[in-house]
Amino acid sequence: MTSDQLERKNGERGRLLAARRAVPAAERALDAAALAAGVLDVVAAFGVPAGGTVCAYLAVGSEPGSVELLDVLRAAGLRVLLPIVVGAAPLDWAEYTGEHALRPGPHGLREPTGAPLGASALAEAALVLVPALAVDGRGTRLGKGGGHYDRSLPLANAPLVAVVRDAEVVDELPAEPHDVRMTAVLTPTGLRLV
Ligand SMILES: Nc1nc2c(c(=O)[nH]1)N(C=O)[C@@H](CNc1ccc(C(=O)N[C@@H](CCC(=O)O)C(=O)O)cc1)CN2
Ligand SMILES: Nc1ncnc2c1ncn2[C@@H]1O[C@H](COP(=O)(O)OP(=O)(O)OP(=O)(O)O)[C@@H](O)[C@H]1O
Repeated sequence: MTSDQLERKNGERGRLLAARRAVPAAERALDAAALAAGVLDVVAAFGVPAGGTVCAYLAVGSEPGSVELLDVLRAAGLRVLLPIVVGAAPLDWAEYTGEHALRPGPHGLREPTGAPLGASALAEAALVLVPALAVDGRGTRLGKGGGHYDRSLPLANAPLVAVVRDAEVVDELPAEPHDVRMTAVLTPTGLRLV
């Protein structure tokens, strides 16, 4: 990618992060509740089987999402896996068994304390919920810039659903050859295919 494109991507990231940080706490809480309420629609829409595996993420900082969303999935009998950062290698995964079984990870993240299952555990998922700063109408995703999901998602065999605020579904994002396209987007107002 040219330095112009990189500058554009980083500019977009900065704007999106600043907008997220400006969202008042009350609105953030409403968004989190709406996402937790909507996540089982996503499970149903993509036919995740009973007891199936969902790879999800634990929201950090101003990200949309919550522990409650993970607990809704678990209460529905699904197996929930969370990512573990392993440097520049594809993400590792471990089961989420409740908020009590989390420990601090890099970047302010909390990671599951259970046994690491290996990067290939992503291939067992019937649904993947992907953190993003924004998604465009073609399914191009803009992440935090570590390339963690771009390196990991080629191992998945499931619908990839980015979770963002409504204002973060945008017209067009810069796309690169390594970018893996999303199947759909979950926002506080519901699920849409892209
Ligand atoms: N929830 C979540 N988990 C994820 C990702 C993500 O984007 N979101 N990642 C996607 O690839 C990987 C980790 N990458 C990350 C990169 C940067 C930051 C980050 O900017 N953290 C803030 C602290 C947030 C806070 O405490 O307010 C920071 O370091 O300033 C987080 C995760 C794997 N797990
Ligand atoms: N499949 C890959 N293999 C090796 N390097 C990669 C791969 N995908 C992305 N990268 C590298 O990772 C860096 C960040 O990529 P990108 O800007 O697409 O991250 P992102 O999708 O925003 O981040 P994340 O996935 O962590 O949320 C880039 O330097 C890119 O070259």
